[in-house]
Amino acid sequence: MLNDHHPIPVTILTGFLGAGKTTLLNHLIKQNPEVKIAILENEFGEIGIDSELVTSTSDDIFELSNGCICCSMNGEFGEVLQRLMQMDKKFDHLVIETTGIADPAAVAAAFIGDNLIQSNFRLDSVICLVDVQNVEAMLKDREEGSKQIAFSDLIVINKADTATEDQLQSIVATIKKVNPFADCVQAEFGAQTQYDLLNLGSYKVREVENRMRFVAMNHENVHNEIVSHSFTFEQPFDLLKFRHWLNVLLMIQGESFYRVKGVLNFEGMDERCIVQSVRNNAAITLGTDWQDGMVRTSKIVFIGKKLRRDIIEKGLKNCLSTISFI
Ligand SMILES: Nc1nc2c(ncn2[C@@H]2O[C@H](COP(=O)(O)OP(=O)(O)OP(=O)(O)O)[C@@H](O)[C@H]2O)c(=O)[nH]1
Repeated sequence: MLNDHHPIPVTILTGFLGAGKTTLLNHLIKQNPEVKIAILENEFGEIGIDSELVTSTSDDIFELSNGCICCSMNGEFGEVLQRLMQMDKKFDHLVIETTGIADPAAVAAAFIGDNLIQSNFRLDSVICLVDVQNVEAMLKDREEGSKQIAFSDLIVINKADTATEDQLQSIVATIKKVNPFADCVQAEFGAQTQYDLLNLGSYKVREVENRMRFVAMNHENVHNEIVSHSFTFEQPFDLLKFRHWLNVLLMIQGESFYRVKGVLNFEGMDERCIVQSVRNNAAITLGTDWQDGMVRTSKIVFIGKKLRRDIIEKGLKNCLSTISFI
């Protein structure tokens, strides 16, 4: 077995064709010689070549050659993870490089929804690389590319050497419209010094709580068809009503909701509750305690395609607690 006690952290590396994913991966390997990294490469097409481009001294590279990871979620991908779990060889981190046209949410969903996988692996973050030269055009024309940005936790703006400072700033502003949660960092050939890419902890409760502090609230951002809506409420929510509403919403319209994140105050609970969704799955986990005397403001953000603010707002209001104390 892999590791008896601690689930192996997983980083999903996504980004459109040619953005520099393999280049960044090579940089990561060089930068972290002490970390034994297993790499799952996904090739679109019959002949895998990316694994030959990754300069690793070990043979910890596994390749999925049968099309796109997100199209084979229940097949080959699950089997490869099973094989990894059963291997004697120990490794410290799993990096999954998806094809340029994969939907990272589908890959992430395997780590959120499957109990067996969760006992062996912990999703650390989804990192998206963009190429400064074509990110704006890609956001206009390519839904897959827009989805990758909308879903990711960190956007690495690669090939910064080929852009001016003004161009870089305008790209950051555009990306923030598509995904207000994500941090952005500039990189050259995958190199940057601001973040420890293997330890972003983006799915940890504390990290979500922290990030929500910096997201502009009660806002609507629109970029082409991708919309993000954020809301705050002072009145507590009813846990049962909210869970039911969100589950039904995601079941019916999960394809349009790329990501939901929130820190909510539920009636009768001392802790903040962290809400995260990946595709049709929504998870509600306990966060830190609300401090005595502080205003318990709930914050929640929805990112997706053509999402209607009025409908979401109405749904949320219906989930507010009706208990009132005299
Ligand atoms: N100028 C410049 N070129 C870069 C940079 N990063 C990567 N490249 C080049 O961009 C090309 C594509 O890089 P890859 O790392 O293969 O990109 P990828 O995302 O893995 O590509 P696919 O596997 O086709 O999706 C290569 O020729 C790299 O040398 C950079 O920061 N600046």
